[in-house]
Amino acid sequence: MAANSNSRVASNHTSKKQKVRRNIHPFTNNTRIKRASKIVKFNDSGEGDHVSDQRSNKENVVTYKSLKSRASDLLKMRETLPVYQHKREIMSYIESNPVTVLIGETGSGKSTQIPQFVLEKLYDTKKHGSIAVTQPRRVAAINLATRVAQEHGCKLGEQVGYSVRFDNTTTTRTRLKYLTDGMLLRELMMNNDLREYSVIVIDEAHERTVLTDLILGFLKSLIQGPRPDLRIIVMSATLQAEKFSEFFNNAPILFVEGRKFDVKQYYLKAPTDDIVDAVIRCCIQINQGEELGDILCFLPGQEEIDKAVTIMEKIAKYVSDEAPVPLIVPYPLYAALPPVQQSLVFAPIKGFKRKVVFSTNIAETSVTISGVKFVVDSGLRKVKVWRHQLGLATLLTVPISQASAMQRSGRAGRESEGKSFRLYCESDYVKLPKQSEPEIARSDVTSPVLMLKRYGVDDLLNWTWFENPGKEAIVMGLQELYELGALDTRGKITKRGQQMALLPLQPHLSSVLIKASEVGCLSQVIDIVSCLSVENLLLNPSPEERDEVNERRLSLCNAGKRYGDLIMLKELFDIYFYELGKSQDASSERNDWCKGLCISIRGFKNVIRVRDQLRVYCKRLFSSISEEDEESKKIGEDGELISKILKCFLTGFIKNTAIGMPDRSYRTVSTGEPISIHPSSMLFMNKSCPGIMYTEYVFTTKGYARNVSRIELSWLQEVVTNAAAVAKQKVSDSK
Ligand SMILES: Nc1ncnc2c1ncn2[C@@H]1O[C@H](COP(=O)(O)OP(=O)(O)OP(=O)(O)O)[C@@H](O)[C@H]1O
Repeated sequence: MAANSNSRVASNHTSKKQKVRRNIHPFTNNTRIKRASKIVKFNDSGEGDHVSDQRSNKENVVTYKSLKSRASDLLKMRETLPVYQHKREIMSYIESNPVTVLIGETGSGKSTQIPQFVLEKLYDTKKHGSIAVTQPRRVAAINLATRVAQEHGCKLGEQVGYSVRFDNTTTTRTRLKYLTDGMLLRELMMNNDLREYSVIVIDEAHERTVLTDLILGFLKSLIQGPRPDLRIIVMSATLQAEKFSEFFNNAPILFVEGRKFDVKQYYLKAPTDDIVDAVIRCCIQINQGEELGDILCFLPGQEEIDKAVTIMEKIAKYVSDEAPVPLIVPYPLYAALPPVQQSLVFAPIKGFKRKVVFSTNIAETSVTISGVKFVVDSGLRKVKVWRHQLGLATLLTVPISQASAMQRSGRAGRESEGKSFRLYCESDYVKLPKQSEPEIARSDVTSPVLMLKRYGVDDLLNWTWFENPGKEAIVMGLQELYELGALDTRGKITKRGQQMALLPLQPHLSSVLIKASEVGCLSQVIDIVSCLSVENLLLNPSPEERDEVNERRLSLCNAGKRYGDLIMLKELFDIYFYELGKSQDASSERNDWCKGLCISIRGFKNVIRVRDQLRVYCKRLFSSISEEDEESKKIGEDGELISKILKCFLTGFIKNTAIGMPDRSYRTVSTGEPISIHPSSMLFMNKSCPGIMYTEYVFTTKGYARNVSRIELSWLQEVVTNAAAVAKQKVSDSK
């Protein structure tokens, strides 16, 4: 077979499949639990080099032996994967082509095996350089690195590691690194041509996230420019192969056919209205009628997941008392959960129990949850749609694509045959779009444009976009960045823009931090930005509790009552951070406090994590950081300080402002449209603000401002005049 033409890797699919089934079927649930409990033990001992450094040599030898023996056990399973059986052919393509597009079914072994083949080759040929494998989501990067380290027989952070935002296990010894595409882009920003890597694997390319698309564009410009030696592998589950191939000058496409285990599909006879209820019912039905095995349910968002977990917690015991069925143990899984909580879903469950994981689409690709035999698919997902003209994002629940449905089903049938219950009719499935629309087509491109500018790209319209977002979107992004002071009048990136590109935040929030570092309130602003970076920190109380909870929040936040939600967040943070948790019983004191105010307990833990990281970033970035700012600060009720903080936010959110009208309604400054304060805001009852600034806009029956702060109209003038003065200064500097 010619190594540079499109080809189909032949596979004697049926016989292999049968053989595989014979091998795997004897894994009863007991076996699974035993195998999986080994994994947990392994994880525990594998965390962090400092632990192993303190061990005696003897212990190290024992650990080394057990790692290797586990790896050799896993090798038997690896050898049965379709991808493994075509190892030689695949490698010959990869070696003889700068770019290879590899298409394979879910579970065929792409994400775990291909990078290991390449690693072996690097060892064999004694070549330098390492391998980066990008993933759209952090959960997948962590899950894969953990698994591959086991298969490779090493501890995480040795030869195999991962790097995701706020968590990096790699060391100088790491040769195979799983990382989110955001992290690879950061590396591109810091070290323009990725010299450290000799091979880059773009996994789950079909997901077409903005960041994956950007990476593809950067890689093309790298291989056409300073890195002709770089090898690229684009991996995808289905379709789109031609598009990837054409983009990389007709790179060869390899199809690896065959999956290890079948997944049987079931559809509803009639559609359902209440998706949470339908998912719960389906789980109960599986629990009553199917063999032991865990369930993975896909719901659109956090709200539905929390609801499902709460219901399941209430009914599980009752259901298992009624009949001799396994006890259901529910787990949530979504991006806003702290990593420790996310990792719980991967731990095996012991006894006569069934794990039910309720997840968003973060578990849709690349993730293997050991033990899952059943998938329940709501057929829905949440997407953020950006409206360029309005400069606003709206969160919508929409049907998934057929490709997503296939990915979701593919999460069952990874260790044995599985079943997938689709909670929609088959006639509706065939009407679903084949692929999800690329994210870049519906997103704000301010951040990508800033990255390109930081990378030194001048002609944005003609850059090597994998999917050009269009002139209108690019121009809007440029304008936005100019207004934030990231670009000068000639479109060149400014020093402020450089700093913004290096902060792990959206440009608007980065510009707020930079302003705060200039005017001396960085410490307080970091705390507020950290709270804003954690989704659903303040939970929505039930309608019966709403007044009481609001009353309690108001009674604690004197300044927030007057100035609004941003200041309230800081006041709550101060209580949580400085006042609670000093006693012996710190954690239960904090938990009770959070519960009473309807605040997410894990949310505040996340805030502290993000805050620590932001403080490190800021320290590195701002040479002018004052000593005052190095200490953390409470906010108090100092009106002058509060105005200063809010003005910093105005520099990033000047477009998200509205002016109070005589009839006490508000109209936005940018378009004059009416807007109302959302009932969740501290300022909902306060009818007398001259102006408001908000960090979020939601449209339900009408436009609502969320996270609202009171502003004086004179501040608007002040911020705009200052921005104009800075721009003028830059022009005269550059002449
Ligand atoms: N964490 C894990 N625990 C148990 N088995 C695993 C784990 N990760 C992978 N496997 C096994 O390895 C197989 C291949 O996984 P891999 O992620 O490489 O497949 P893939 O082709 O990339 O699929 P997908 O694109 O659907 O993620 C799985 O089907 C499963 O049998």
